[in-house]
Order: sequence, then C-alpha cells, then structure tokens
Amino acid sequence: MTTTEPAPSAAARAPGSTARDVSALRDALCARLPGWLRTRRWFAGKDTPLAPVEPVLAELVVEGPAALLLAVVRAGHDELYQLLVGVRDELPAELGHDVRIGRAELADGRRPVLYEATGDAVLMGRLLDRIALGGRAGVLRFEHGGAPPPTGLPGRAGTAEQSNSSVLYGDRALLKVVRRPTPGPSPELELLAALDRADGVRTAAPLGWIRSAPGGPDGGTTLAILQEFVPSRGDGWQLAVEAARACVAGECETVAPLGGFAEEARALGRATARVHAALAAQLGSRAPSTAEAAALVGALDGRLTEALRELPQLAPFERALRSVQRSLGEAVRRGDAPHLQRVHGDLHLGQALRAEDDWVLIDFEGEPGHSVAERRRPQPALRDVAAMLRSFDYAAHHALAGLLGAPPGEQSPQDLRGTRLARRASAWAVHNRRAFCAGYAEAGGTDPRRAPVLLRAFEADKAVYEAVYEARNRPEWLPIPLAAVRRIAHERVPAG
Ligand SMILES: Nc1ncnc2c1ncn2[C@@H]1O[C@H](COP(=O)(O)OP(=O)(O)O)[C@@H](O)[C@H]1O
Ligand SMILES: O=P(O)(O)O[C@H]1O[C@H](CO)[C@@H](O[C@H]2O[C@H](CO)[C@@H](O)[C@H](O)[C@H]2O)[C@H](O)[C@H]1O
Repeated sequence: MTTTEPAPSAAARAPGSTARDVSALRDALCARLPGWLRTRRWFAGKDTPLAPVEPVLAELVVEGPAALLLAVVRAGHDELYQLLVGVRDELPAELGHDVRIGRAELADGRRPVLYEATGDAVLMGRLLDRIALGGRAGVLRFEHGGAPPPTGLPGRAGTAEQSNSSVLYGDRALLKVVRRPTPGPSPELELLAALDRADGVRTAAPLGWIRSAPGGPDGGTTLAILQEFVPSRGDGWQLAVEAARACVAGECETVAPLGGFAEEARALGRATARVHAALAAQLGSRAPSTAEAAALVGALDGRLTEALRELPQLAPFERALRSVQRSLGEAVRRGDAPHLQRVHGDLHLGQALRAEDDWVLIDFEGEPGHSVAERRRPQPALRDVAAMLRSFDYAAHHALAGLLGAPPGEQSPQDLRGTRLARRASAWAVHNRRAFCAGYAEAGGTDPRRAPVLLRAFEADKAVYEAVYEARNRPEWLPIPLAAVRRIAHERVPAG
C-alpha cells in the first residue's frame, strides 16, 4: 500500500478548484441531479418520487481547466450514489449530450458545464495516474497493492450491461466505479485478493482502489476498484444470449432448441466449483451451528417479507413462496443444512468472462444495495449455483423477447409462433442449467441436483430479489423474474 501524500501544487490549481468553488460545484450538481439521475442505468430509485438530492462528499480529484469532481450524494431509497463529474467550460464534442448535467455558477462569474465523466478519455487517464501516484485528496485515499498500476493511458467507458460503471485502459486495466458505495470493507477487494493468492484459479488481480476515510461523511466506503483486465471473447451474458437467440429462432447448427451453449455451460459449472473450492481453502468453510442454520432460513423469510412490502405484483405468490421456504426450514431441521463459506454473492452470466482457455469469474461485490455485513456473511455455495441457474432462464427469455419484439411473457396464447418459441426458450434454459450442474459436480462441487429442496428455495429467493431489482432499476425487465416466481410457485415441491 502506498503512503505517498502529494500536496497539490499551486500551479495545478486553477479557477474552479478553490474550496468555495468546490461548494458551488457540489450545490449546482445536487440541484440538477433529481431529474438527471433517473436517466442513468445505475440509479436504483426509479420507483421513488422525485425528491431533493443531498450532498454527502465532494472532492476535486483532478484540477485544472478540465477538472474532475468526485461526489457522493444521498438519493432514491435514501442510498449513497457516487458520481464522477467533469467540469469544463464546454462539453467535449465527442461526448453525447445525455451526459450533460447542467451548468454551475462560480464566484468569478465562470459558468462551467458539469457532466458525467466516465466517457472523458483525458480525465479518466488522469484519474488512473492519480491512483498510481497514491496519497490523499481531502477525505479520499488513493491506494495500490504491490506493484504500482499502469499510468499514462487514456480511459474508455465500458459498454457492458452493468449496475456500476467501468472504465477500460486498453487491455491493461479496468476501473470499476462503484455507483452505490456502502460503508465497510469491500467484499470485492477481499475476495479478488483471496483468489489471487489461491492456486489453480484465474482471476482479475486488484491493482489499486479509491476509498474514503473511515468515519468520513459517507461512513468510509470503497469508491472505485482498479483491476487487471482479463482479455476475453466476451462475457457469459453476451455469449449465452447470442446462442439462445440462434437456438430459439431455430438457426443453430446442433439440434434446436438444445444445442449451442451446453459445453460452455458445463465449463462454467467447473470454473464455479473451482472458485468455491479456492474461497473455502483461503477463507474457511464449516458446518453451520443450529442457530446459524435457523438464521439462514430466517434471513430468507425476512427478504421475502420486505420484497412483498415493496412489490405488490408478488402478493399472489406469497402462499406458495412461504411454502417453499417452509420446505427449506424442514430440510435444515432434518440436518440437511449445507456448509457455510464466503461465496460470490451475486453470480450471473454477466459475471463470467470467456477467456481463451477458461471462464474467469469477476465482480465479487455481492448483491448491490445490501449492507457489507450481509454481503460478507458466509453462505451455502449452493446460493451462487441457484443464482447462475436463474441467469440461464434470463438469457433464454431475453433472447425470446428480442425475437418476438415484445416484453417476455406478453405473447398471447393465440400467437402460435410465440408459444412455439417460448417452449424452445424454456428447453434451452433447462438444457443449459443441467449442463452447468453437471460441470459443477465434475469439478468436485456437490451436485446441485442432489439438493432440490434447497436449490428451489434459493432460486425462489433470487427470483424475488431480481423482481425488486428490476422494478427499481429496469422496470421493463420485470416480467422475466415475475414469470420465474410464477413458475416456481406452481411447481410441485420436489422430494427432499
Ligand atoms: N477484470 C475485467 N477484465 C475485463 N473485463 C471486465 C473485467 N471486469 C469487468 N469487466 C467487464 O465489465 C462488465 C461489468 O463488470 P462487473 O464487475 O460485472 O460490473 P457490475 O458490478 O457493474 O455489474 C463485465 O460483464 C465485463 O464485460
Ligand atoms: O451485475 P451486478 O452485480 O450489479 O448485479 C445486478 O445487476 C444484474 C444485471 O446487470 C442483475 O442480474 C439480473 O440480470 C442479468 C441480465 O442482465 C441476469 O443474467 C441475472 O441472472 C439477473 O439476476 C443482478 O441480479 C443484480 O444484482
């Protein structure tokens, strides 16, 4: 970890960087954010009324005529959000107009434009240099591990479908800008470092990070993580949706609708089992105590109660979902409680990169929006498996929606083509889910199919989480998890 603490040079200071100006920039930003935030993929408060945005912290991390303000604000469901805000006289021509937040008014009469800066190659390059330099800016800490990170590279905004934002530095490094920072240690840094130490697992080594001081205005959060770039043919979501689309449309070379991705799904199952084994070896794994087993069931129950309160569309399924949970409780009381260990926590196809020779799992931060304590709690590895199985269902139904040009689940029973394609989509998902489980067992994981009651309860829990996530973030995707909740609610409880 670096201890360098450079003092900002007087020459680097420029209009727009005095303490008074930082306050003016911060206030102008907060005044313009309520409407603008709703246009952002990562804003998880689209289901809340328009309300004032409160400033939490604001520091200039790059100074000069093109400056960069790192701001944390409170908005939406009373949550923290991070913004990287460019401050220039005019918006750079290469950036789209949608990044423009508005103008500020400074004491010297200047009216700089404020904009979302992850697409500003120059400012993102300077941010990388700032992390490599190390030290502090107000309450912010710029730190790195062993070797200093690369410098002098322009940054390019990532285009992946994601909840945070990524900035790519060629094929060297990727900066994840955490959009909803949470006080406490970062589970992602912790788990990436553990995997980096382990043998036989490929990972994206952490290279550096930005955090705020513990006890600072935002409670001490990790704001950005710089990690090794993993070259890949794409992430699992892109590849699976493409394969699913071809198979559902009847275009794939193997027997439609089942072929196309099963070997990849199997390899992904193996990679997941290896990551679980490495996390258990590095950070421990143990049988739960009676109290822990009961707490696991209680936690799922609490999550369901909260989700039902938030999302009225779940109400028709409450009885069935409660019964799924009762079955889990009974299985656990019979002594079927699985071992607990650190897990990925939010595994899905988008969290797996298809590198040349294998799958590499990324994004170990857990479910966004939950407390760090909850995300760091040891869990059954089967929860990750259940989450990935849900993802095959998502990929199939997303591909289906694309082919039908309608939201998933909205085709009428009279639509024969729609019904035929929907059947193929389900068959594609089932086939790949099986292949994933087979791969998981092949690489030494417990065969998930041997624990159907637990798996179903964890899948139900994930589908309910997803429904709430979609309502808050991407309301147009809500039909996918709701259809899964409906399906799980109508399935017969498997024999335990
Ligand atoms: N280390 C990495 N190397 C290469 N690409 C990455 C890396 N980390 C993330 N990505 C790309 O960025 C996308 C989003 O990253 P992720 O960590 O899942 O972000 P989020 O937490 O916002 O979901 C991934 O699907 C992948 O395409
Ligand atoms: O990627 P994050 O760690 O931020 O996870 C959140 O966002 C995910 C979407 O980007 C969301 O995943 C859901 O949608 C995926 C398709 O976009 C699908 O593959 C997953 O199975 C589904 O859960 C994830 O739940 C959320 O926490």
